[in-house]
Amino acid sequence: MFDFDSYIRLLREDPKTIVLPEGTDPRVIEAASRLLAGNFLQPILIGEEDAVWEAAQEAGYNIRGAKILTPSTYEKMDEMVEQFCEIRAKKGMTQEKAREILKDPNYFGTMLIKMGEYDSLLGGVMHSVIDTIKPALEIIGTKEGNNLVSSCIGLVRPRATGDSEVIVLGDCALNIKPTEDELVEIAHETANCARDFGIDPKIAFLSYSTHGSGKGPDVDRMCNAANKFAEKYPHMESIGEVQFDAAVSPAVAATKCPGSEIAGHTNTFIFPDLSAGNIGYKIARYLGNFEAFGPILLGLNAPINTLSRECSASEVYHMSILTAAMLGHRDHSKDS
Ligand SMILES: CC(C)(COP(=O)(O)OP(=O)(O)OC[C@H]1O[C@@H](n2cnc3c(N)ncnc32)[C@H](O)[C@@H]1OP(=O)(O)O)[C@@H](O)C(=O)NCCC(=O)NCCS
Ligand SMILES: CC(=O)OP(=O)(O)O
Repeated sequence: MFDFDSYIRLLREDPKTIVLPEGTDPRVIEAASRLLAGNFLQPILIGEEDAVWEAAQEAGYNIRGAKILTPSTYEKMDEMVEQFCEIRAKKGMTQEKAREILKDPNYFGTMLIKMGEYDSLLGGVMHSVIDTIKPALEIIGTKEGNNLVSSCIGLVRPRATGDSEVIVLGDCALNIKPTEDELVEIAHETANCARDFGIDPKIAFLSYSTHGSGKGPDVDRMCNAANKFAEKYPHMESIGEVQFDAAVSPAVAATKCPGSEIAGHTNTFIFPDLSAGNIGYKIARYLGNFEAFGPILLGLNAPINTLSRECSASEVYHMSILTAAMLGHRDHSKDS
């Protein structure tokens, strides 16, 4: 089950750094203050130095010990501009344009990761997901063996028994209408992330149809994706296309897909498109009393994540740790 303390233990054994590009946001400051007090993950705050200290004072949090970086005074800016121009040469990047773009804390922060100055990055607190994701796509790109970057959300809530209920949902933030093959990749990556959350993934390819009960191109797309996935990963437990009720309720599953061992018991949900995924996770978060971790970027070649602008300081704190520990220390040999 989801064991947050294990991530903190990992970071104590092998300390990491995390870049927080929105250094003046009070939630980022609160999270940074907690990280500094814990002494296991060094936050790097981006912003004008005076503005960050002022924001910390206003928010009432002690961030002594935090490193603050400002694009306009960064000592390695010439080197950064050079590297950024090389990376974006195919798009005709000039030094002048690069200097302008790198004033943006998300581009600046992402380049710090690319240059190997720091280990991980978490954004999306003040900026939209697109603002955080675009620099990552343009500068970092897809990791070897993957065809696309996608995302998932981990949702966690306490159970009466004292442990946590964990479900993982993909893609809720990035790919607007994934193809069948993209859905297969999203499901595979989301399932690997579910393992990182400590659950044994049981994957449902969601639809408004269960095994042909409904018709339409979106039903066909989910059905074909589910079949392709099952063929490619026969050792992984999956079902689809399936409606959400049959995916999570054993009683409904008994009627809608009798004979399936995992229907009614799935915990890793693959949505047909971004509208469904984004709306779905927010319904769970706001009406289902879940804490949200993510969007966690999947298939990206560096530990960079984003949040929703309505995240809490606690989510910034927890996601900082997850980003640095879970992705930064991930044992990819467990991926299957
Ligand atoms: C993410 C998103 C902005 C990318 O849009 P896009 O129009 O493809 O962007 P661009 O064409 O400018 O692509 C930028 C780069 O990212 C790459 N890219 C885009 N999507 C990618 C993906 N899913 N995986 C890997 N690379 C991707 C492109 O190939 C391009 O690379 P290049 O510039 O080196 O050639 C777009 O998919 C989007 O708007 N998604 C919805 C995000 C959203 O609104 N979320 C809701 C709230 S969470
Ligand atoms: C993930 C997401 O929906 O982000 P935001 O709420 O910032 O749009």
